[in-house]
Formats: sequence, structure tokens, C-alpha cells
Amino acid sequence: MARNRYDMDEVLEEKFDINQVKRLAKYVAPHKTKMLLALFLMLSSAFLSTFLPKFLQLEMDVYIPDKNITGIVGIVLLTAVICIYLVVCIRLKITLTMHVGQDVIHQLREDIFEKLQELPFSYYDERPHGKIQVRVVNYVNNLSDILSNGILQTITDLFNLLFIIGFMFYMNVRLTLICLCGLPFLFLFIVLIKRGQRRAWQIQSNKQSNLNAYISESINGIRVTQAFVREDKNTEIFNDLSQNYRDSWMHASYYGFAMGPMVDLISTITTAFVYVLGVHYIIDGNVSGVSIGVLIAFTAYISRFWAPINTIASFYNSVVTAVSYLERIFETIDEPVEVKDAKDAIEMPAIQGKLEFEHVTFSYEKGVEILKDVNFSVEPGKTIAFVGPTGAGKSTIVNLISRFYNVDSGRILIDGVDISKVTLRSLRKQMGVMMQDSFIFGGTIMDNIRYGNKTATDEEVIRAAKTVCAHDFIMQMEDGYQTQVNERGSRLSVGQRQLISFARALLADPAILILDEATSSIDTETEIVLQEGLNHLLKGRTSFIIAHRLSTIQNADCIMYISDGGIAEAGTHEELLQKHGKYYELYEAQYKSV
Ligand SMILES: Nc1ncnc2c1ncn2[C@@H]1O[C@H](COP(=O)(O)OP(=O)(O)OP(=O)(O)O)[C@@H](O)[C@H]1O
Repeated sequence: MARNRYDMDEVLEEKFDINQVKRLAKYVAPHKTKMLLALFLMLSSAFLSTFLPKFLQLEMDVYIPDKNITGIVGIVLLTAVICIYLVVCIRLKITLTMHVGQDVIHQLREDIFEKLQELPFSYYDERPHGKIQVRVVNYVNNLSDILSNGILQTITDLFNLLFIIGFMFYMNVRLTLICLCGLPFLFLFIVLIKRGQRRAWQIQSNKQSNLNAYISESINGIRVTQAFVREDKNTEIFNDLSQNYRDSWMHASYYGFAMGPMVDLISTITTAFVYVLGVHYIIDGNVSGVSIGVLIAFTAYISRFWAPINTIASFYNSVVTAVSYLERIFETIDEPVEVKDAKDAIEMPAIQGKLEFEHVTFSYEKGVEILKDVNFSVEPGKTIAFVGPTGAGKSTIVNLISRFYNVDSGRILIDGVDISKVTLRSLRKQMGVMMQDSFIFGGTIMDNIRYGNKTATDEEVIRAAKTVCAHDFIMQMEDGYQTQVNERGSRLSVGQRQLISFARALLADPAILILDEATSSIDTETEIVLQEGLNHLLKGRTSFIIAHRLSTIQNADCIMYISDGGIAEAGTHEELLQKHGKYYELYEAQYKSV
């Protein structure tokens, strides 16, 4: 898939796919008891309420002319009981549907988040994070309305409509047929606007996604923005995106807005016809069975007839809107996980630490090979350093060891086992990875270090922190290890964040340790002390260290110089210096610059 940006719309599905709605129905299915109860309440109240105009007609045509006080009081009492029942039903129904709606939304959100947890790096490489967020939060929230109320209300309204049509036929067939004449016009209108309406809502969801992507990007990059005084330009971009969102929303809403007036227009015309013909029939002398009472009751039914049609039409609008969100939600849930356990994947046995790259070729994007036919072998317990120019592929190699990406061809073996044949969990559990981006999560420093080893005791956490020389600065903070830090660790220096991530990687007690620029922002003095602790700790573990500062890796068992998609040179520090090759040049350049 081509990479997406905040100003690029995502590809839209062509056809309205009813399966999206069916899938949503599956989420509702586990709540069928509550839904059925709510449906019963709604149907029973709908059924009972259809009697009210009939009672009115009886009063007008029979009990009042006959001065039948008992009849009048009876009808009033019955009406009151029905009204109380209706009120109770409505309250109960709202509570039930609200619960179901929110439970379904919760489940959808859980599923989408669970999926996001397993999607590989490549998924996140391809799109702005704001576009992912919008699916989990906004799109799912937008379903709330249809789920909480829409489905049941529509079913009820359909039944309501049937009851009302039944009563209308019972009261007068001719007037009912006149009334029904309006419906084909409404259907025709719906068919005519359907395509445009759907597209409009899809576009609106895209614009919302773009806006969200830009907000997220702007928040993450706010420091750079302010440093480069780009606030005005960013506000301009934001305004454009926001304006696009607004316009697309308005455009899509017009379709919905058009529906109401259309129903009103058709209902007004048909009601006018009913009045004209009704009065005509009354004047004609009740030949068609139309009395004044019948006409009054009938017009009451007409207003009840169009009300559910209006709700059904607006439900239809909501479904069209919801499908444009559902497409995106289910697209994420269905996203194929490229990096996943093979069907017959085995558990990775306890790692001894031998690692082999056999003819490994890898590209992030088709046709752009970053690693070409890479071969090397590492014995257990050895420390390997990768050095080389920026963008050469050092991080890529270590990312492949943890299988964050699949290789295009070739194999990576640990202790002779192809890592694509073992479960990701059993593989990664035995690795400690410290990436370039020392991400800090919101919470305490203790939680952050314990992130990869939930069962580690406080003492173990402190020991890891001491090993990486983080203990002193942590103890200087107001609450020591219990000090709260924000997401990304905004109150910590970059070096402090690195030390915390370092401690986190060590605490996992990994058989294979990967340190990608682990100490790049740490002062030289601390680094020397850290190095001592580290040397002790690296004993017995296979470790891969990426470093630009060559002083950090001089003691490595093997240094590999990565360039041009492969290993240009490999050997110990001394061997490579004697070679007078690229490593030598790099070392000389650094040495001279000191
Ligand atoms: N997620 C990605 N999608 C596409 N290309 C990528 C991605 N990550 C890295 N690359 C490209 O792959 C190449 C190797 O990147 P890599 O991060 O492995 O380099 P590196 O040697 O670790 O660089 P540095 O020393 O700057 O960290 C670079 O040209 C980079 O542009």
C-alpha cells in the first residue's frame, strides 16, 4: 500500500456493502435478551398507543352524543393507564438500549485495539497515527446513535407502521389508499439520492481522518513547530483541513436534511387530499363510511403514519453514515497481519544465543532493497557491534532479528531454528530490545522499567537501574521510583529517557540483547561507568550494539561495518584498524574530531 499522509484521502469502497451492517448485527447478537425485552416494550407500547385515536373516535361518535358518562370515564381511565404504561416503557427502553449500544461500542473498540496491538511495524509505517486513532475513537463513537436507539426504534416503527396501516384500513379503505399513494414517491427519492449520499459520507469520514492526522502530527511536533516559528503556517494548514471537513460534513448532511422536508411535503399533500376527499364523503352523506369522528381519528392516524416513516428515513440516513465508518473500522479489524505466527509455529526453545543470517534480503517498499543477500553468523555469548553511515541498514538488521518485519528472502536462524517458524511471543520474550526511540509511557518510573517484566520485584528494578547508572538521578526526583512521568517522558532529559529504557531492556533478562544507539545521549563520564556494569552484564548473552560513538563498541567481539545493503567489513577493532578500510576511516574521522 502506498504511504498515506494527512493531506491524502484514503481509498474509498465503491459499493454499499450490506455485510458491514450484518457484521455489526453480530456484535449486537450477544445482547439479544435485552434487545428482545426492549423490543417487546416498544412494540407493546406502539400497539397500545394505536388505540388512542380509536378511543377518540368512540368518544366523538358514540359516547358524547349518547351522553354515556360511564363510557366516557372508562375511556379516559383506559387512556390514562395506557399513557402511564407508555412512559414506563420509554424509560426502560432507553436504559436497555443505552446499555446495549455502549456495550457493543466497547466490544468494537476492544477488537480494533486488540488488532492494533498485533499489527506489525509496517502497518504503522504506512499511515499517520492520527488516522488510526480516529477509527478507534471517533468512528466507533459515531455508531453510538444507531446502536443505542436506531435499530430498535426502526423495528418498532416498522411494526408501528403496520399497526397504523391496519387501523387505517379498518377505519376507511379509500382514505388509506390515498394516504399510501405518497410512499412510492418517497422511495423514488431515496433511490435517486442513495449513491451521492453514500459517497458524501465516505468523503466526510476521510476529511475527518485527515484532520485528525494533522492534529496528532502537530501535537507530536509542537516543539519543532515553535522552534522554527511555523505556527502560522500550521494554523493555515489546519484551517484548510478543518474547512474541508466542515464542507464535506455540510454536503453530506444536506442529503439527510433533504429527507425530512421531502417526507413533510409528501405527507402534507396526501393529508390535504385526505381532508378534501374526507369532507367530500361526509357532505355526500356518509356513503363511504366517513363520519366526522372517523375523519378526525383518521387524520390522527395519518400524523402517526408519517412520524415512523420519518424515523425510518432518518435511520436509513444513519445507516448510510454508519457504513462509511464501519468500512474503516472493519478494514482495520480485518487487516491481514503480515508478521504473525505460522500455522504450525512452535515455541522457541530457551535461547543459547547462536544467530545466523542466511542470504537475507529485505525491503520496506517493493523494489527498494535495503539489505541484499546478507550472510553472517554469531556464536552464543558474543557481542556484535554494527557501525556504518546513517541509513545504511543497521537498525533494519536488528529489527529483523526480533522479526518486526518479515524478510523478503533468506532465513534468520537462532540456535539453528528459523525464527519465522516459532511463535513471535516465545521469540520476543527472550529478547531485550532497546530501540533508538526510548519511548516512555505515562506512569511511574518504576512501571516504565518494569514494562517488559511484570513480575520483577522492586529490588530487581532498582538493580537494573543501578547497572545503567540511572539510580542516582531517579533518587533525586521528588518521589524517586514512584515519580510520575508523562507519555514520551517529557519531563526527562533525552539521556535520562535512554537510561530508563536501557534498564527496561536489561530487566527483561534477555538471552539476546539489542541496543540501538542506547547511549548516544549519555555523557561520557556516565557512559564509562555504565560500560563497566554493562560488560559484566553482557557476559553470557549474545548482544547486538549499534553505535555511532565508536568508543562504546571497541571491546565488541566483532564489529560489522554496514554499507551498500550488506556487511562491508567485519572483525575486531584492532583487525579492522589494521585493514585500513572504511572502519579505519570512520575511526580516524572521529578520533581527529575529538
Ligand atoms: N519504516 C521504513 N519504511 C521505509 N524505509 C525505511 C523504514 N525504516 C528505514 N527505512 C530506510 O531503510 C534504510 C535503512 O534504515 P536504518 O534505520 O536501518 O538505517 P541505520 O543504519 O540504522 O541508520 P541510522 O544510523 O541513521 O540509525 C534507510 O535508507 C531508511 O530510509
